[in-house]
Amino acid sequence: MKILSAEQTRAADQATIQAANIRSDQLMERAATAFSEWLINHLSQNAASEVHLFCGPGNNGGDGLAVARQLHLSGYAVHVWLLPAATHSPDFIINRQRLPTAVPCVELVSKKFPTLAPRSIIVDALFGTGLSRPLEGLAAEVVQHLNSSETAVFAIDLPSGLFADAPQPPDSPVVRAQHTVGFELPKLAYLLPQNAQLVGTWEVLPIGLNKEFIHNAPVENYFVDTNFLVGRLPKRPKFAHKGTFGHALLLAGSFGKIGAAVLAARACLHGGVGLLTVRTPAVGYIILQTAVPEAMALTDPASDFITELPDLKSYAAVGIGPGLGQDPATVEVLRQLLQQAHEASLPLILDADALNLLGTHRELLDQLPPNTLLTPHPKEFERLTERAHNDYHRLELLRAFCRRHTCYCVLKGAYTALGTPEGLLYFNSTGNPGMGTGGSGDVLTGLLLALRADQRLSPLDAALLGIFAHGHAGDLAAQQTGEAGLIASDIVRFIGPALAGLER
Ligand SMILES: NC(=O)C1=CN([C@@H]2O[C@H](COP(=O)(O)OP(=O)(O)OC[C@H]3O[C@@H](n4cnc5c(N)ncnc54)[C@H](O)[C@@H]3O)[C@@H](O)[C@H]2O)[C@@H](O)CC1
Ligand SMILES: Nc1ncnc2c1ncn2[C@@H]1O[C@H](COP(=O)(O)OP(=O)(O)O)[C@@H](O)[C@H]1O
Ligand SMILES: [K+]
Repeated sequence: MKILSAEQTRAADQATIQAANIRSDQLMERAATAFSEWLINHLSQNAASEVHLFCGPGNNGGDGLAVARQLHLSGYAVHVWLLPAATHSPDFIINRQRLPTAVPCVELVSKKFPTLAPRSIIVDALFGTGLSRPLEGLAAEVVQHLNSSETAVFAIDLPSGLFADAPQPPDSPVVRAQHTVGFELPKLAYLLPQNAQLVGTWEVLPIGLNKEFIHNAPVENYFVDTNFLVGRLPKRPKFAHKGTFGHALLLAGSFGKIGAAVLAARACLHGGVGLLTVRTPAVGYIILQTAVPEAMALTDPASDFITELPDLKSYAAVGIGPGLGQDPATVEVLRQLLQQAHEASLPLILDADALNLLGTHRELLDQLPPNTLLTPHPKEFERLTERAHNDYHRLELLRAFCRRHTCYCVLKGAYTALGTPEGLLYFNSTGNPGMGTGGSGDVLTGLLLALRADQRLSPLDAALLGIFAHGHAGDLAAQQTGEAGLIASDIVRFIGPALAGLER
């Protein structure tokens, strides 16, 4: 799915009104109906005594008024509270007139805000994508009042006060919603950790926005769900053999961290690689051969760290980093790897300590072969770039980093963001907090290595499929183990089922 800017969202509404030959209040009715049905469905599990709708002067408030009417007609006890304003949008006015007189509708007055009965709920329809500046005055007071009440808040489109795609000045008033329900496409604001307490859980409901407009809209950000990826993973041909899927080389592990190599190796095998060779220090030999008999061991002469780069000529892709350590000899291995991979156009994946080494030897960043895939978590990314002021700034650093180094970079987190050499960002939709456990990242590296070794996939598709399948495998695992009980090996067990769901 594309992620539109606030401006593009307005244009999409206009394009829909024209193409479908409907009035704007009819589109608003669709949005309100979608929201009301969602809310009624949600409330049937948690009975509410009263629904209080707080409506602003624009179309977000218009949505709120239409929802108030629909809920009233469905038998709910509804109260409407209006934010006073000099002017109102035309569709607000239409829906104000359509509100049945039986629905109490009162203008908010400073310091005389309603106290809400227990078990009532709030619908926040003060402001949506039309917010032009941080809230102040009465609107800010109302937001503070809503946030200080114990009542659950359901936001229409956006928690009021939050911009759709830009950061707030620190401490500006924003509604803290338990749930945010948007229309058609997700907003960038939904995806950032700094907004998690404001947006709550979120979902988007289809309202039939014009497909052609969305298809043609130039965007920098995408949200990757199953539909986005289905068909991108080719099935294994009948007469395929292990050579068809590539021979991968993994350089991983150091004394005390051979487990990282084991996890990445297992993930690579479950990811469908044809052949896997693993370079560990000598201390890893027995461990690896015992734990992962499917992989070939090519041990380093040194006991505790990798000190020599093996001959690269038989490999389709190379991954380096999990549990690698940062021995000075390993830096030289990384330096040679970058150089030789560049000359041979060999796909590379860099993770963990390989990234930390890049951070301490920044000159190596300019040696990255084009299309190299890096997989930092935010701390590792900071070591490669600079400290970000906020989550939006971090995304801009990610875009700039990928452009500058012509690389793909996976910024890991709840909505992992993949940056591309063109400066596009793809946000992943799968995964769960159970995956915040040691070794999850090693599993991702192994899986990505398998997909990069498969010559049938583009670098972009390999990365998108790997990130998505990794999160999906974590979700499938969590269904069995629960989130707290999930360990990295559980993710590995479900890589197969996760990939099978994506096959063409
Ligand atoms: N036909 C459409 O355009 C549709 C719009 N939809 C709804 O419309 C919303 C967008 O509506 P609008 O563009 O009218 O915008 P909003 O309703 O979000 O807000 C715009 C109004 O708020 C005022 N305003 C903006 N920032 C302010 C601030 N800081 N303090 C005080 N007043 C401020 C503006 O002057 C304007 O009156 C969406 O979020 C969505 O809820 C949906 O109904 C779908 C269809
Ligand atoms: N809350 C979460 N929701 C979804 N995925 C998560 C969450 N927390 C962690 N993950 C995923 O787990 C992996 C953790 O990687 P990383 O931090 O490198 O762990 P490690 O270094 O222990 O292997 C990443 O792919 C990340 O996206
Ligand atoms: K809102």
